[in-house]
Amino acid sequence: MSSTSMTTTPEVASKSPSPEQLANRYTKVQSRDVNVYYGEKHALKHVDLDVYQNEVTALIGPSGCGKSTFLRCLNRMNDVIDICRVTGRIALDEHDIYDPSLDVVQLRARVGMVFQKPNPFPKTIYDNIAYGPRIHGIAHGKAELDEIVQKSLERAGLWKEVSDRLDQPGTGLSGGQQQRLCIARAIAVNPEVILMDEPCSALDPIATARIEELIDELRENFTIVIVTHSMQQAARVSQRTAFFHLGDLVEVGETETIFTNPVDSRTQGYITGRFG
Ligand SMILES: Nc1ncnc2c1ncn2[C@@H]1O[C@H](COP(=O)(O)OP(=O)(O)OP(=O)(O)O)[C@@H](O)[C@H]1O
Repeated sequence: MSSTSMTTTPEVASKSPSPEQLANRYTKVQSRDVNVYYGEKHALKHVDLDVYQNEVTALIGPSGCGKSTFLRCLNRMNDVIDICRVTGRIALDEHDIYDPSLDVVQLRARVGMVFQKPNPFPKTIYDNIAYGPRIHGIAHGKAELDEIVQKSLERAGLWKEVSDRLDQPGTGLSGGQQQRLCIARAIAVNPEVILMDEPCSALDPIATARIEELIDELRENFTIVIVTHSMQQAARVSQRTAFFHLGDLVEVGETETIFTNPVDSRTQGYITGRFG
């Protein structure tokens, strides 16, 4: 069902943090007064958002509201867009990621990304996973690299399906398997944060369900920020939800609260399908 045809709010199925987890929340990523401009266009306005460790934060909102722009700020993917200018402060573990002395390659190893369309390298399954550890010098020797490849595929729930064909091209897998391969590739360099930009939009419902389960498993070890057009998906996988509209972060809070008792009328309008 498309968001525009929805008239009821989605059911929240994600596991809410326990009172103890709430009390011990650690801010992994913090944005303060973040503005993004594409040339003259003010695409994101004064965004203050805390992303908590080992939780899934969903970014939702109508098309063009700035969700992907914000996500890309978190590992400086916007740096590659010439007309893009970012102001304000984004900190990872309290360190400013826009500090000129920061090594962007290292940042992107710490803050990995999974894209909308599965994009395996035109290499074998093994080499898709081994590529990152090799360039970052993470593995010392073949045995260690083999172990990283196996562990990453296991954590992405793909090992059993591909263990007997690691030398086959990654592009020969199904769409859902390719996306899990991309998740395994992101995991292989030991990131702390994984950014996901509509990771299921090219997948069928069964492959989507598998990725959603995986996201829930991965949050034990990683901090996840996911952009999704599906409010049902946000409700299923996230602990916190941030609603964007026309470049403003309108509201952020516990997913359950955002979907059952939002404060702002724009959030209410969006989650009940009055606009999208
Ligand atoms: N590379 C770019 N150059 C110019 N404008 C851009 C660029 N990328 C995004 N924008 C503009 O910035 C605004 C926010 O775009 P963004 O892609 O972040 O929104 P979004 O909420 O992720 O949208 P969607 O859900 O459609 O993917 C839009 O008005 C968009 O046209």
